[in-house]
Amino acid sequence: MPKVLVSDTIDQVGVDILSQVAQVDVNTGLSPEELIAAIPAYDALMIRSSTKVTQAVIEAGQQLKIIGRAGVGVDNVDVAAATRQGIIVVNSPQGNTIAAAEHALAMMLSLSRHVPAAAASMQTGSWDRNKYVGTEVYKKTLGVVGLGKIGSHVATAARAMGMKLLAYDPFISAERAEQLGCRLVEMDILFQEADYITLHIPKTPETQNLINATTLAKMKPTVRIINCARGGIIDEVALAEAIKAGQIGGAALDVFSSEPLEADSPLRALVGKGLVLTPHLGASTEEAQVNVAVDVAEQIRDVLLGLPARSAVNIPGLHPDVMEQLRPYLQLAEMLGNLLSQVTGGRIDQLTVRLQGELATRESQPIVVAALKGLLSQALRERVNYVNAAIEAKERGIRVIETRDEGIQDYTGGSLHLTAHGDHGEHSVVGAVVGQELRITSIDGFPVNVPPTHYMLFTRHRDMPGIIGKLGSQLGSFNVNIASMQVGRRIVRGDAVMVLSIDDPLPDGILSEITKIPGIESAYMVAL
Ligand SMILES: NC(=O)c1ccc[n+]([C@@H]2O[C@H](COP(=O)([O-])OP(=O)(O)OC[C@H]3O[C@@H](n4cnc5c(N)ncnc54)[C@H](O)[C@@H]3O)[C@@H](O)[C@H]2O)c1
Ligand SMILES: O=C(O)[C@H](O)COP(=O)(O)O
Repeated sequence: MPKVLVSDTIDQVGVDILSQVAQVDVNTGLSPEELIAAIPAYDALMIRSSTKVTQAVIEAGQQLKIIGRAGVGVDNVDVAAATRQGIIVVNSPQGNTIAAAEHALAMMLSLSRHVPAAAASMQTGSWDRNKYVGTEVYKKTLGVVGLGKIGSHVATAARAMGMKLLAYDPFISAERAEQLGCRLVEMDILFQEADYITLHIPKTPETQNLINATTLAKMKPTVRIINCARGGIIDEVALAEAIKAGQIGGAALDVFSSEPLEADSPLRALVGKGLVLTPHLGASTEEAQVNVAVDVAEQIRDVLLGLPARSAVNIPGLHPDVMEQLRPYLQLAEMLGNLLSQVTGGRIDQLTVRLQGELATRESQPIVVAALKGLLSQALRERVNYVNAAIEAKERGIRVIETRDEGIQDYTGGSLHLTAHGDHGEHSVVGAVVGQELRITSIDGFPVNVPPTHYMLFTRHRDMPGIIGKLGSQLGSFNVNIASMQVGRRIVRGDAVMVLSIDDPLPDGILSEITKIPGIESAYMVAL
């Protein structure tokens, strides 16, 4: 039974789903060293934002097939290292959208009406109605930085409260912004005109310290900034200075550049003095935690059962129905890639993938990846998979060319033509799916029609009388049993290929004996 480690607190419903197919160990609060020591035993890891899945953790996780992030942000996972190692990383892109958006709105209103400080003052017996006079958000301008899922929901709710909306997001259209009632503007305009600024962007090299001393200086002296996105998007030192100096109206932070926030962080001293802080609670609603736990546990379960994941961040997502239709063609592409690498032999520097007939109308990327997986499987064995095949090919300098030809109508459903160029020249294979069965339909331009089998013997020879008999006797003398045999030729008594399915691997020394048969130029075994 596979084993899953759950190293952050998730809803029990997620554990129950995982338990259908795996042994589940919930072990939260592990130190980095403890995680590295534990991870080799596990096939899957399920986390939230607390566990840091570093390169060292990934390298130690030699059995890992999938890392599931029960939430949105995967910045605590070294996704590049996971991809290199062929580990799928999945998340829950929408499970906590509403929770995070509502938290941002709660933070904005808390800031405006001093709710946290006023509530805390009640605990100390005071009744100070003058100290906590607030401001209304009605008719104020809200600048939304990042108009994705959370930003859009915040914009919709803020509009309903009568706010005017500006948005900055270089990746969305003005039409989409307009639909949400937002005026799409340049970032500097947003900084200059907004009364409230709310951040809903990922942390990337471009967004790191986006709010800093320079950008703070462009803002209104009354501006209030809300960050429920990611720590590190705001330069915390510059923010604290600006609040202390009265340069801005205040800020509300749910996320920090280092989490948990240090007990002696200078930010804590400003709580109640223009700063509202919460301990990364954006996704912490009962509803969101059920959503993300179900979403991610189901994906881990599916991957452990050999099924595709719906929200993988490091492989192209495909709708399950599309995946089901493509499945035989993925198997075909992988088989042909594997066959081609053995037909070609040696180093390959270029693979051309041609989708023919009806196949040319299908989604091509998974087919190309499957062909690469097959092509590299001789060299990398089980180390290559759908996640890392494209990267491994690139790192080996294999150029991939993809072409389509709808005009070739050779098989119902279409056919796949792979050509490799390498140290030993150019070779090609073609295949199709006939009924539900895979067929090899051409080798180096010679037409054949054979189902792939585990062990196959291929020859290049002159088409002439007696050659098949001699080869059969030779194999018989080495006790090799032939299951089927087929000759492919373009012209009578010209060059030809022979394809034999054999029951066992060829014994040592037999290939050199076969090539001594007059008319046989070359012979090689293929294991599929
Ligand atoms: N506090 C929490 O608990 C919590 C909960 C959920 C999500 N989050 C965080 O909220 C953020 C947004 O999540 P989402 O689900 O809305 O993501 P999303 O992908 O739907 O939206 C992000 C938006 O940011 C835009 N963007 C990217 N780079 C940008 C840039 N340099 N400038 C401006 N816009 C840019 C994108 O175009 C996109 O529209 C993420 O960082 C996520 O990790 C935090
Ligand atoms: O990116 C996210 O989904 C949020 O930051 C939530 O993080 P959490 O799962 O640790 O609450």
